[in-house]
Amino acid sequence: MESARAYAWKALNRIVLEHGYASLILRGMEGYSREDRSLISEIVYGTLRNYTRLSYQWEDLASHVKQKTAVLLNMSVYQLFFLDRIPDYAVINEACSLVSEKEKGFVNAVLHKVQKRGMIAPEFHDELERMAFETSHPLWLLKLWSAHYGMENAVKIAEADQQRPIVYGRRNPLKISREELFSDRKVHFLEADCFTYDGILTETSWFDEGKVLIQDRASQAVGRLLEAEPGMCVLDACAAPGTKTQEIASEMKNQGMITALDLHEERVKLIEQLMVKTGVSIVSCRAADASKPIMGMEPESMDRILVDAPCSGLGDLSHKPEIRMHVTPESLDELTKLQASILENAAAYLKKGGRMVYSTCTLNRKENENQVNTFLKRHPEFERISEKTWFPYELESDGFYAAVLTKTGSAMVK
Ligand SMILES: C[S@@+](CC[C@H](N)C(=O)[O-])C[C@H]1O[C@@H](n2cnc3c(N)ncnc32)[C@H](O)[C@@H]1O
Repeated sequence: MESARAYAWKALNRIVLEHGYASLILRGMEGYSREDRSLISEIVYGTLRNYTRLSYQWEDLASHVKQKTAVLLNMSVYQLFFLDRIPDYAVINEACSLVSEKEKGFVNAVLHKVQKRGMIAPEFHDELERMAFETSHPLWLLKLWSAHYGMENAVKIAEADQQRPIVYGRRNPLKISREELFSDRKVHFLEADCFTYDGILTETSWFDEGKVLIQDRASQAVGRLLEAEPGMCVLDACAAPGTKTQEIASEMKNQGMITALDLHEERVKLIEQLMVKTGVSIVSCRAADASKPIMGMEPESMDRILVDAPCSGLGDLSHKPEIRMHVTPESLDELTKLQASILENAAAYLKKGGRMVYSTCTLNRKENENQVNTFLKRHPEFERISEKTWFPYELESDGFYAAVLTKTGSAMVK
């Protein structure tokens, strides 16, 4: 088996150069010891969270560097400056051992120079520029957040993105009682069924048996906004992998009916598996495009609708630091049309007096407030009950947006 650092380098190459997803690629490290897995994760996520700042440390010392070698230099600089547990000589030796004979001298010389001169930074003209550099966010993104949410919030969001995310658990009330779970001293109750755990939750029998789920704290709060009750008919329009579907089914005490859709067949399987594992029997899942009429569903037949829309994911940059490397101002707008069509289509199935939640895990007004405002202009029969943005620093969780809407009248024929 290759060394942990060799594995980390390969993983980073796939993420940085082939636009892979870190969480998916790191699933392949199962054969490694717990210590090695932790080192690989630390190196991969730490390097991604600091990528542009790391490149700045050596770019003036070298030109025409091969792409994979650049990735290796960045991951080595991360270990030199951010990880105390590995001696500098070991980091440099290991980096040299990973490259071809021809490149060894070059990598060795660059890393020694970087180590000797210590961390460097360019001159900054303002606070946002400094923050963009120190947190390796694109400057345009910090400017966008500053324009949307104010300068102070923009800075706090970027700082929060640099933190290692906290793992939140959610009790599955269908399988374990509050008393049984929360009496365990390793479990720290937060609110509703949300908790943190001293240890690795995915290695517990509770997790294996579907008694607890991993779900971000703000995501849990979004699920609760639907206020689903036993016996109701619910549409979950963009449901995979089904974490919120499960939360809704739990609120409904597994009584009633949930239709869970997702565009991708293989992702619908994830919903099915989660429902079986967690003891939910009221969900009917299928692969369908939620922006198009839903076969077999009567208009105005749903008590509750959740549109947890596909989005640019800017609230999730701590879990998915690679997004900030690949996102562009143009790509931000790619999903707004689809979000609008899903909302438009789903709305037709809500009963009068019913409740619909539109949510995203992004921090971008175009996909959030503006999307809902435009919808409400087109649909005077809907009213906004509430609207909230969770910034990542507030609950130490992902950033989310949710608007709660209700249908007060019948749709007008245009
Ligand atoms: C934010 S995720 C949903 C997360 C899910 N609600 C949960 O909490 O587990 C958005 C989902 O929308 C799906 N999706 C994308 N386009 C869609 C479409 N046109 N119709 C239905 N689902 C779609 C994606 O495959 C993705 O699984």
